[in-house]
Amino acid sequence: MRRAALRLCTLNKGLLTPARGLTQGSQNPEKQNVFHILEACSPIHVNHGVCVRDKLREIVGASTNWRDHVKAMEERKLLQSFLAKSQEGLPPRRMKDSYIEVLLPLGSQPELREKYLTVQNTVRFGRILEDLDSLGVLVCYMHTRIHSAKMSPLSIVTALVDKIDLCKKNLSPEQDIKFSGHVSWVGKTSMEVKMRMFQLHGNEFCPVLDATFVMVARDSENKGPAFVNPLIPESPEEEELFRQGELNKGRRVAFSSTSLLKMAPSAEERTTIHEMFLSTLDPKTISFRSRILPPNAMWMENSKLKSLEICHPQERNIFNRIFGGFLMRKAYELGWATACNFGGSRPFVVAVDDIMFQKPVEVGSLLFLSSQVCFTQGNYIQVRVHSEVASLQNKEHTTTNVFHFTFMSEKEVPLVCPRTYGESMLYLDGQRHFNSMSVPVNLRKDFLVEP
Ligand SMILES: CCCCCCCCCC(=O)SCCNC(=O)CCNC(=O)[C@H](O)C(C)(C)COP(=O)(O)OP(=O)(O)OC[C@H]1O[C@@H](n2cnc3c(N)ncnc32)[C@H](O)[C@@H]1OP(=O)(O)O
Repeated sequence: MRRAALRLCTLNKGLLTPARGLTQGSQNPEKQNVFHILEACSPIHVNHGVCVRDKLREIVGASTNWRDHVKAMEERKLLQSFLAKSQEGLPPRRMKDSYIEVLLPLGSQPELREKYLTVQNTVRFGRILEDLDSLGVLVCYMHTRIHSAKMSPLSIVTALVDKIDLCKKNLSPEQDIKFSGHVSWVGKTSMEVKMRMFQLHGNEFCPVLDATFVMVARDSENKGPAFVNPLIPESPEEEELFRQGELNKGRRVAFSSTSLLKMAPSAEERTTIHEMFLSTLDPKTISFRSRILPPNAMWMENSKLKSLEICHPQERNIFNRIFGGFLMRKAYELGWATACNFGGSRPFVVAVDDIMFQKPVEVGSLLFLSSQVCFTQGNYIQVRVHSEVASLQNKEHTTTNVFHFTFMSEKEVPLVCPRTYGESMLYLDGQRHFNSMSVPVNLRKDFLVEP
């Protein structure tokens, strides 16, 4: 493991610091051993947030200037011959082969802090989403690397942010942050990546969040699928992680096959919607059409916020499409503003789940983001952000992503009331996402993670 970490680190031009143990303060005993084995690894240093991205550009031979991007992609075509014809033709890898740590030295580099800072002196969660996305891709390149080749023939893209759960810890912009990640499951062309984030608290790095992403390998030109190396679990803990990855795949299939876009709501859900509908009928009239808001409630349509982004070349990823992390940051920040506007106080993000990257976003697209509160309970606000693109030439809109964020407000929030059948489905979908949150956290003063 140390060998793998050092090889990676030598490419980082000596920006190394001594390792600090990751098991300290670890909250998940199942994962502890995996991280324990690997704790001696030295982290990559992030210098002004570019180091992981520089490494990725180097691995795929991406251009640093937009004017060279066509030439860089032409050169990548030559790598096509390095692609495996079958998965069996690729050497198996261990979880520790892909394990990496990255240090974000917010504490020791004040100039880096500006990029991560909110006005309330906390860390911008949108920036963390970007870092997780880049790290997840780098982890997959570690899993699939060909030792004899300088560049990878694979184009690895983010397909899904399965889950991000935040622990009860505040994020200070004045303390170093450390990320770690490794591949935890593979299919034929897809890889599940588990990542964790820690923040220095006194002398120890304490866990802040756990994330699970799914990345998909594509050919050199990002036009078709490509095989990835098999993964061999080496200990009972790793076998459990692998088994969990298999279960996660099954759970995703089940969740999607019962989607409200395909199937009617359950009997219990239908009752919920009918009771909500009855609670909005005006008792003074005998009509299904005169609707009034119940006390302490808001119509769902009035919770909406929208924004538009022009997708400039600056926001491109290493494959000359728009960077998934950028899309997440923009969606998250709009979602946060929606929750803030709705709840009337500063909300804190608790969970992110099921962000599916359905279609790549082309450079030059117009990106339309539309955000609304779709479910509330107590202090919790479930926000859904829908993104669609249109090219400048073609006015047709295509959905690229749907984002789900769970926020917690400092005070109890109003009920959100669907008025139409479509909104009722959004409400139920929001409720399903809310119920899938694994660790509901209690509001604490030190639980501060903001845009
Ligand atoms: C400045 C920044 C520099 C640093 C950048 C770092 C790189 C950052 C990476 C990115 O930014 S990527 C940009 C965001 N992501 C995208 O634009 C992806 C858009 N979506 C797609 O291109 C396609 O939907 C995708 C390639 C993900 C899937 O295409 P298909 O639906 O045709 O896939 P297919 O049916 O062939 O399935 C291929 C594999 O993906 C799996 N898969 C597809 N969608 C999935 C999903 N939603 N969840 C889980 N797995 C999924 C599927 O199960 C299968 O796995 P196995 O081969 O292992 O069986």
